[in-house]
Amino acid sequence: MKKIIIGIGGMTNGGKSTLSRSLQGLLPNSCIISQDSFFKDDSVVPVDGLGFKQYDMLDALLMDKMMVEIRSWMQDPQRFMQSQGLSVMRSKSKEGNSVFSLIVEGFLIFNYGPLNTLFDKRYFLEIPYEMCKLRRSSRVYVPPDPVGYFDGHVWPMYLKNRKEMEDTVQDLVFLDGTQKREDMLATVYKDIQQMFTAV
Ligand SMILES: Nc1ncnc2c1ncn2[C@@H]1O[C@H](COP(=O)(O)OP(=O)(O)OP(=O)(O)O)[C@@H](O)[C@H]1O
Ligand SMILES: NC(=O)c1ccc[n+]([C@@H]2O[C@H](CO)[C@@H](O)[C@H]2O)c1
Repeated sequence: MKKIIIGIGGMTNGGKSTLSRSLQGLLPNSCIISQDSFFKDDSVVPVDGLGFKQYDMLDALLMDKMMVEIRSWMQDPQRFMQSQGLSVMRSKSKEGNSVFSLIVEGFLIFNYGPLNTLFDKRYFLEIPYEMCKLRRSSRVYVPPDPVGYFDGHVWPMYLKNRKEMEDTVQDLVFLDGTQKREDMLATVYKDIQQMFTAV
């Protein structure tokens, strides 16, 4: 059995969840683990000097818990998929191996060393500042963004986290998140299929 772990990182509202879901639809025996499911409870997320909750940093996430879930997939992808209610299909690579893929998506997946080392492929979705601010303004998080949150917390933290990532991570494939959904999916799918034929 071959196991492939694909990282779909990128800035907030870059289109990570959208791309991940479409990719899962195309890849047999694939499933998604989403970093957004591992935020700490609001009551323990600290506030900065401006009164903004510090959500856009690794400290706001239960990364140990996320790693437990990822290791559970690594140990037995088939059992993991069944536990998620996903049906397992018989799929074989050219050499006759069955292939299981895990898509890990999130805004800080490459900034966490123990997770970053696990990826076979690393994609990073980026969009311009104005588009990011616009897309974010129509999203409602729990808790919702307070007035001034994007410029006061989200964007400055993105710049900081991105620099840290670029200083430490190699082999990132940057994707232009302004592309049409279908075009981006086609590019990534083709790229991943090449990986499949290599296993
Ligand atoms: N290629 C695209 N072109 C236009 N709009 C897109 C594209 N991909 C995603 N969107 C839209 O952008 C918004 C954000 O997409 P999505 O939820 O996939 O981003 P995300 O990176 O997972 O966000 P976050 O992790 O910050 O919650 C959604 O409204 C989605 O429909
Ligand atoms: N609990 C959540 O999911 C949550 C709460 C508040 C803010 N966020 C935002 O999610 C984005 C990552 O997808 C970050 O930019 C957070 O600000 C998420």
